[in-house]
Amino acid sequence: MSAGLATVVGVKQTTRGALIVFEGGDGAGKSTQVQALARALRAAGRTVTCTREPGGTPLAEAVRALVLDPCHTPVSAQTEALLFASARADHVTRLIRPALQRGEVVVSDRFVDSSAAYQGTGRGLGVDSVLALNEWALQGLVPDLTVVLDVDQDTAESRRARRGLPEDRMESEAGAFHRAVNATFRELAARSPERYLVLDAALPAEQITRTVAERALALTAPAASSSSPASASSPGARPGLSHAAPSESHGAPSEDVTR
Ligand SMILES: Nc1ncnc2c1ncn2[C@@H]1O[C@H](COP(=O)(O)OP(=O)(O)OP(=O)(O)O)[C@@H](O)[C@H]1O
Ligand SMILES: Cc1cn([C@H]2C[C@H](O)[C@@H](COP(=O)(O)O)O2)c(=O)[nH]c1=O
Repeated sequence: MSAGLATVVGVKQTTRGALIVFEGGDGAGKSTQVQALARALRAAGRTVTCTREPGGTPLAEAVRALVLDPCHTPVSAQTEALLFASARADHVTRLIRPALQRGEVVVSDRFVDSSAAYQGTGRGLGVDSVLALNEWALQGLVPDLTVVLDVDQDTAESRRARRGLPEDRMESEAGAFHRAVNATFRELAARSPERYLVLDAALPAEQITRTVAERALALTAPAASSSSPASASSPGARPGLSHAAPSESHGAPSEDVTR
């Protein structure tokens, strides 16, 4: 339903789509927080789609299996960057944009900043070159909020060890690689502080969830019930959603019309 139809008499509630991303080093606690945030948002009445990168669609999950498989070693940095970007293009087109258009909150475990950090810095391709490569995959989509779980190497390594899973091709890189990756997440946050939240990953999980949920709930608050054309059709005025695709604002409310 188009935003314009929100002027129909009897609009009871509107929901707003938003893209919320968790970034950080391997073992920082991202997957834990994705699930916890989804529970908090659902309890508050939001419709949530959880997803991850690389992955989220059948094709992107297939690319994930390929690119993380330790048997494919060595892989050139360029090949690796292109594989992550191709998975992302499918993820954005087939899963993220449609969910945002339905007014859902999409919570993703990693997104483009992971490419900037791992391929840009870790593999030495350059952060801005990798961001430029990904422009084609993203087609203007920018997360409304990126939460960086800033983790020190000792914490990350002990958490990964406790989890007891075999290491993938990226996880098995040296400590210096992971420290450089973490530094890049912080640098990207410093470039656009208004749409980032940097949190110490060593904090108790519940405390992290509460802080993120507060910000996410404000970001996705339903628009006030109204039959006024002005309030019903100006979602772009809300902070955060101005970062949506310029050609296709995913902030457009989806209305629950009372019949
Ligand atoms: N705030 C926290 N405090 C203590 N332990 C935590 C915290 N958050 C997560 N953990 C634990 O640390 C381990 C790694 O967490 P999780 O799988 O969520 O990290 P991740 O960032 O998604 O890792 P990866 O990138 O490798 O998939 C898990 O065993 C999890 O229970
Ligand atoms: C999206 C993305 C990911 N990576 C790396 C980062 C991790 O080591 C793995 C993904 O594993 P996780 O358990 O889901 O965290 O892939 C990358 O190098 N580049 C990317 O764009």
